[in-house]
Amino acid sequence: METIRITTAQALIKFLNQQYIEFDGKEQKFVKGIFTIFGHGNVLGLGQALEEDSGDLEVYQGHNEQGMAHAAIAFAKQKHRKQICACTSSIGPGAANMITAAATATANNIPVLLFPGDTFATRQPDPVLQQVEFPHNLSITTNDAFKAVSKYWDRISRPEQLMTSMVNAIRVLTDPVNTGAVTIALPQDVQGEAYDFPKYFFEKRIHRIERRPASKESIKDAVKLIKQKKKPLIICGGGVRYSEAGDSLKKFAEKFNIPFGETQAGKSTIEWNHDLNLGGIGVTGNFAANIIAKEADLIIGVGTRFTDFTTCSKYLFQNKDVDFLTINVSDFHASKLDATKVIADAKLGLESIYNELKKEGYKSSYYDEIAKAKEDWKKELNRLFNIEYTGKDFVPEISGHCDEVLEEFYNRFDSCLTQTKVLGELNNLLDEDSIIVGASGSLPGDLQRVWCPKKPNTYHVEYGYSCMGYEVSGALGVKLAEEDKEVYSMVGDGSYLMLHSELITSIQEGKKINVLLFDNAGFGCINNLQMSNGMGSFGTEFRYRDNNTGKLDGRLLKIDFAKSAEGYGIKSYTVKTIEDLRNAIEDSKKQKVSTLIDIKVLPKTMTDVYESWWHVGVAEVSKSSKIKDAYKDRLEYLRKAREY
Ligand SMILES: Cc1ncc(C[n+]2csc(CCOP(=O)(O)OP(=O)(O)O)c2C)c(N)n1
Ligand SMILES: O=C1C[C@@H](O)[C@H](O)[C@@H](O)C1=O
Ligand SMILES: [Mg+2]
Repeated sequence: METIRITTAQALIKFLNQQYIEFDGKEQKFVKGIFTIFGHGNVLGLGQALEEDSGDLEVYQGHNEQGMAHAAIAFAKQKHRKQICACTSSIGPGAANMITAAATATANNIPVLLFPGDTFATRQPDPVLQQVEFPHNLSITTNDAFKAVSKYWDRISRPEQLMTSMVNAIRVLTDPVNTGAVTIALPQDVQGEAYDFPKYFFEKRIHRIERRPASKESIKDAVKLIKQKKKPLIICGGGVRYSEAGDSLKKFAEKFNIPFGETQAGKSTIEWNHDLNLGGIGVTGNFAANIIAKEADLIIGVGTRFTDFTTCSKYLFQNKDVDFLTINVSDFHASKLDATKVIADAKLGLESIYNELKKEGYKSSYYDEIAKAKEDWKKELNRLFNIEYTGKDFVPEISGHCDEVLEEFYNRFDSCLTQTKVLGELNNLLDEDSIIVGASGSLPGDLQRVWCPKKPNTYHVEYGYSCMGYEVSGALGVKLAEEDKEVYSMVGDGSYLMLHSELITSIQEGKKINVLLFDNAGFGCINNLQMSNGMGSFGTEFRYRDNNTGKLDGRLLKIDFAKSAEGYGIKSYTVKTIEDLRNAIEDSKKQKVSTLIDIKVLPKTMTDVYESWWHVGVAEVSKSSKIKDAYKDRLEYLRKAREY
């Protein structure tokens, strides 16, 4: 047997370079690059291997481990899971910083490959710097904390373990049903240990992502069910995008006259103004999708996990005869809501049902309800895009909470822009093929409702984990995936403050991203949530501590985000009027470096809900009558929702 004597880390890099994906007959490298933040836990092992020979892997320098891993996730999501990036951190805090990102990947079914450094396998220097000691079990390290949020986890305690471990790591990363975070913990000493690896471990490997066909029986069941129904509604989930099944879904919808709503992950599969596209559905859905969903007698969920946001905590579907049909590669997700299930790749599943249903001459019984719902929603969009602050008498979209704050904000920030008007303008100002990136706060809700994608795959919102800090890091990952497009991070002030370290990476790499920062001086959506459930404004506005009250109820914090970004070398703008916004966007398009547009938007001027409910944990007992009322409301909605 021919062998090569190299270190564990060198073998790992050599192996990663030999992994390829084949999908629908097209072949490409699977691992584009690796994000690194070096410390003693990885620099002399993996760092040395990368310095000596990284092969075709691009080596990026991350600036926060969570941020760099979020960039890697966004890259894979934008590539529809056909190409990934790896990430390596030091041990202890560097590793722990990646745990949130691992969870983000796993919640969203997006592949990411993580290599946290680990304590010495020999235990000779224990406790090594940054080791947490557990006297009852010396084998536990920080990296065990990844187990709860990884789809595959391993620790390489001997060099030869690398071989079976990596074969299985790639198996999971390329499996559409089980993909997510793969964590391979690498003890510091083992990374540098040499072994005679067999040459066959480094042969080129092509991993075919196979489309799972549906069984004949399940197609029969699906056709039988659809034929009994008059008003079916499709929910287009992320699985449709990852399966690249947009055209099949369109054809299916058109042939049988079935409208469709979009989840956050499914949005922009098909252009927003398609006659049957009702737009965002669920808690953050719009009027058209939710009103049709309420009456639908069949919900056809394609590639969706049916999260609480999609189903309005299982309250949305109010037709007493409603049934569920699911098309999903995952039996787990397909089995939700007692559905009739077609366990299959989205494209094949849709096409198989299409072929059989066509023979039956099926058409839904919608008359003008779809067109009418869409027309009504367009009128509402037009209203939202034209909301102007009118002074003291102004009633914001989220009214009756702390209306007086709007005037205070105006006086302090000299801006009376409403968030919905800004989004309306941006819909027109950004080029059609630009990609927007979002994740948390009030923006995902607004975007799912009012963003109008004109081109496929231009809407990238991570809402499986809704992780603050993803927006800027994610924009970098998307840019690495689609270098010739303008990429816009849509981020709230709270999330931007939490994490934007990879903005520096974008400068360093010369990969231009644009940050559209919506500064409303607070955790706006949580303020809305607490106040619409009976609480006061508590701990969610960004205010100074007042010396008299001892509380955080002083003046609003005024942060010059543009100035701060300028210090990083970002081209930045402050926006207080629509004219400022137009000028800033126009100028930003001419820039080669990353840009930041600090948009001061009035609190409470984001969109409100439409025909939806979200089940949240309102207190059962309180001295406040408002909380008592909110609790009563909760029970009333709950009575109308499915139990599971
Ligand atoms: C890492 C993380 N921590 C906490 C939360 C809970 N959370 C969701 S939105 C939000 C506030 C977001 O504020 P901002 O980014 O300013 O957006 P706004 O709602 O004001 O538009 C918080 C704290 C989260 N989603 N992610
Ligand atoms: O708790 C949350 C509430 C949602 O409105 C928000 O979009 C999300 O980021 C979140 O974490
Ligand atoms: Mg905010």
